[in-house]
Amino acid sequence: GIVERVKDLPKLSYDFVIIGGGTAGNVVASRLTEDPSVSVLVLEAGGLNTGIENVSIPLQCPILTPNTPFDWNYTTTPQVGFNGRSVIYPRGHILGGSSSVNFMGYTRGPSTDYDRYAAITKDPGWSWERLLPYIFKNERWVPPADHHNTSGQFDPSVHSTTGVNFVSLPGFSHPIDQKIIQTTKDLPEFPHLVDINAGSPVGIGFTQSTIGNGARSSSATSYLSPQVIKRENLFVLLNAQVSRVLSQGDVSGKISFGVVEFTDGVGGPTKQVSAKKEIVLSAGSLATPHILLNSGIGNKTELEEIGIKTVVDNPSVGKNFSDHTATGLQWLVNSNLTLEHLHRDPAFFESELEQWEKSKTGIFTISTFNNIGWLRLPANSTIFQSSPDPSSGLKSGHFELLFTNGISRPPFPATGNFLSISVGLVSPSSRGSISINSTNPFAPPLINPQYLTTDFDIFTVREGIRAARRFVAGPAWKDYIISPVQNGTKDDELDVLIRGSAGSIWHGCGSAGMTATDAGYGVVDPDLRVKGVEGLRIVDASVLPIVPAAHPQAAVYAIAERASDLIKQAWNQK
Ligand SMILES: Cc1cc2nc3c(=O)[nH]c(=O)nc-3n(C[C@H](O)[C@H](O)[C@H](O)COP(=O)(O)OP(=O)(O)OC[C@H]3O[C@@H](n4cnc5c(N)ncnc54)[C@H](O)[C@@H]3O)c2cc1C
Repeated sequence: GIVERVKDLPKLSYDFVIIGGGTAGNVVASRLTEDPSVSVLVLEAGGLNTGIENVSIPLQCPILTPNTPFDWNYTTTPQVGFNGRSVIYPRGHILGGSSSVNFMGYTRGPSTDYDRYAAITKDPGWSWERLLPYIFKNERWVPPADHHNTSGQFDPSVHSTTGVNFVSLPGFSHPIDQKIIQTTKDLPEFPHLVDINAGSPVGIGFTQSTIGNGARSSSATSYLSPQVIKRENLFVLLNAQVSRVLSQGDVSGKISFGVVEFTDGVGGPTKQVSAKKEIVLSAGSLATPHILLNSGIGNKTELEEIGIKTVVDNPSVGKNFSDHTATGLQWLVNSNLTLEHLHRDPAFFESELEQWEKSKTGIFTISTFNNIGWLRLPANSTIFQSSPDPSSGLKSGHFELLFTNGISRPPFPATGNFLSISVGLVSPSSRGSISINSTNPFAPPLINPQYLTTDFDIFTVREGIRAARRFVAGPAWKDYIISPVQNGTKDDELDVLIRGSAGSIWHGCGSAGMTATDAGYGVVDPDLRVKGVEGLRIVDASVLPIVPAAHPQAAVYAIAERASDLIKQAWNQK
């Protein structure tokens, strides 16, 4: 069951205590409680995901964050690569975590990204081939909301119809969709991808999203379905913000963790629960290292400077954070059928909303991008004379183009209709960190992704912008594009645009990275156990040692499925 106060819990000791009812945490909670003899408590800082219509309506995703109760409302530290600007860093503060507020793109990324995880951990279990069964355990492929003929828009052989999270093609088409696909036929530089999730995503194709029956499918709607949540061995405590994990001394020479400290209600007094078997940290790539540092697990010198007693000296905690930036480009277009229309005409908005409420069809059933693609820099690019290629190989993009039929996030301009292409940097070489500067565990962490601090990263964004401009110069856009909003073509002009306007797309990973058992760095071993301690495992985006060259929720779901099996095996459970 789901409860809001500690007094409503039946007990204060469980086999497993999961910190964070987010994307990964709910997978683990659902899988572990398949065995009725195992008890699980999930501690989630946010509130319920149900009863909030905009959480369910796909096209309303841009207004769920920032500055809402469903968001942790973080900002980064001033970013040198962004001319000293701090930028917003949304994270879901709600059951389902970021899967309840994200933009629902379902992109597995290149197979070679997973093969690289297998190499880093020396565990073939993390390879693409060995993870595919877990990807399939997660995915439930369903028809799009409009039930259009989808043949040629995906490859059924790489999908599963028996998993848990709905995945579908866009259930409403925009006039630009056909222009985009036509351009992949007209311009050989931009190959057509029949299926973006076949493991080799270089090219442009139709977006696949965690949407089913016209509504958002999150880890809360899927893995915590009413059938799961009524299990007598599963409890979810909402409004419970974890401050620290506490050790109870040594077990066979290792420090053992089995107690979790958290608030009883928002801002309430701290209480403790214990885990008889394991604590599973699934608080995400910002909060997981934050909780570890608060608990004295981190770089000894840095913890001492703040005045936190070191329990475990692990200098890798919070380091190695890798993330994606995006630079938005717009063009003024010769059309009324863009998203601007929806935001300027309240009657149209209301009638579409009513249609969604009645039949779960229409424009509200889709996210903000029906087409997406990844591209590589040419192999003879000058940057490779001085910088190694940070991507996992020829199947991986260096940058992403994400197409929106208008402007999707407020503020909306008063006049004009637009085409937007967001240029994402998906194989960055910059690395940043998550750290703390306070002994108050409820103070926010310092988020310093160090965006665009390498020559490779700024070079690649410039080339991504040039590629986007070549794309809309294709014949399909003649008579459609009126003029670009951003001008400037020289490197220094593009740098002013990029450093002055780029933001994050909030895909951060690696802040508690997995490495080989004998690696000498890294936070968790290949079974996701925190190195050098007993009783503590991490299952969330923070263990992915390098951000995938794709939007990461598909990878997070897959690793959480495998992690659940690793935990079951470790404890001989069904
Ligand atoms: C606005 C936005 C749009 C995005 N769009 C996409 C997209 O289209 N496609 C895609 O693939 N990815 C997208 N992402 C990224 C993706 O959603 C995340 O990478 C992924 O969901 C992370 O999963 P996680 O389990 O690591 O963390 P989360 O899902 O964030 O879960 C962490 C959970 O822990 C809880 N928590 C944190 N701290 C504490 C604490 N101290 N005590 C108790 N509970 C705590 C949080 O409230 C949350 O519920 C987006 C992210 C955002 C924010």
